[in-house]
Amino acid sequence: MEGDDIIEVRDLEHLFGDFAAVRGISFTVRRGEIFSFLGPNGAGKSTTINVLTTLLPLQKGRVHVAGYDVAREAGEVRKAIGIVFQDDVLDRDLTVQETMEFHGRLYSIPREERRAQIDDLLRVVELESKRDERTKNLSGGMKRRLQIARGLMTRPEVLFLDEPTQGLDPQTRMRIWEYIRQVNGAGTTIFLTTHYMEEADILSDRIGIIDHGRIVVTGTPAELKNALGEDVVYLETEDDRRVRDALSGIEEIRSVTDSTRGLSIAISADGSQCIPKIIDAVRSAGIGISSVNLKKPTMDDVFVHYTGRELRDTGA
Ligand SMILES: Nc1ncnc2c1ncn2[C@@H]1O[C@H](COP(=O)(O)OP(=O)(O)OP(=O)(O)O)[C@@H](O)[C@H]1O
Repeated sequence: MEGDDIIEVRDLEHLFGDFAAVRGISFTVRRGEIFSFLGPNGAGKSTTINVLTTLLPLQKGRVHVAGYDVAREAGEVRKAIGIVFQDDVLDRDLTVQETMEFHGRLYSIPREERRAQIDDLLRVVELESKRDERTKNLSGGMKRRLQIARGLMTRPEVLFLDEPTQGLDPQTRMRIWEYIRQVNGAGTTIFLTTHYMEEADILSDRIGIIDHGRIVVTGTPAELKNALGEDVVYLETEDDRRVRDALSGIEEIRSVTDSTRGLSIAISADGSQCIPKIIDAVRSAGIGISSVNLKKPTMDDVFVHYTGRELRDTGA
């Protein structure tokens, strides 16, 4: 493993019959970061995550998680990771406390440590008052919080979260984001998949996008958005016609078109750095400005750019 990469994937391929679900992907996740794995339905996310968590056997390529080889040291990998998957089920008839106890015993965590861990984690996910509630009586958001707490029982080095906020209301999603940040702040690396672009943008240190079994791009949210080079400045003035002439000397301007929000000026560089030039040019021509707005590309724009498709938001 190079440097401080906690996950290292090299030339990973995975076939189902003669169908290649994953076609030779390579990427790394650094220790301590939140990494989001995005892709349209059927892109190969689950297949990849299943190989990384040893739920599927490694067919071809090299995968290290927490310093262990998933093919030769699957047991060690399992001890180093926590998993919160979509189709995880909670035993409906167990209470919150019992759910945690059971999981702790499954992993042979000594009694004292188990108790302390449970107290600690239920505090983090704010489920202390629900300790004796049966899980069937919890709301969707509480169930998800309990699953996250359970996934953390073993103090994993890496926590895999598959669609952690799928189907939850906006407030609950934001709460879950806070827990994820808290857990990450305490030193756990997070590998997550999501269908919510805003979630990936807000939470991630880095993002990888997979499509048709291939990684199409990786980078920080800011890098990915800036690389599109599609900043747009909206400008409202007292004389839009004359503005076009006034702007003709600014190199970074790719096009000027009319829009409902005034002139729409497409910028080939960082729009925020171009705004002062635009304002200077328009003012020098003696034209009054009534408003200036900058629109940066969003993660949605990035996703559509690289996959040619809009991610189906199946959350509701
Ligand atoms: N057990 C299997 N047998 C045959 N084909 C499979 C199997 N599992 C997955 N596939 C196929 O492999 C491809 C990748 O599937 P995968 O579940 O990894 O995608 P995904 O990116 O997780 O999609 P989603 O967002 O819908 O969960 C799909 O075309 C899928 O139909």
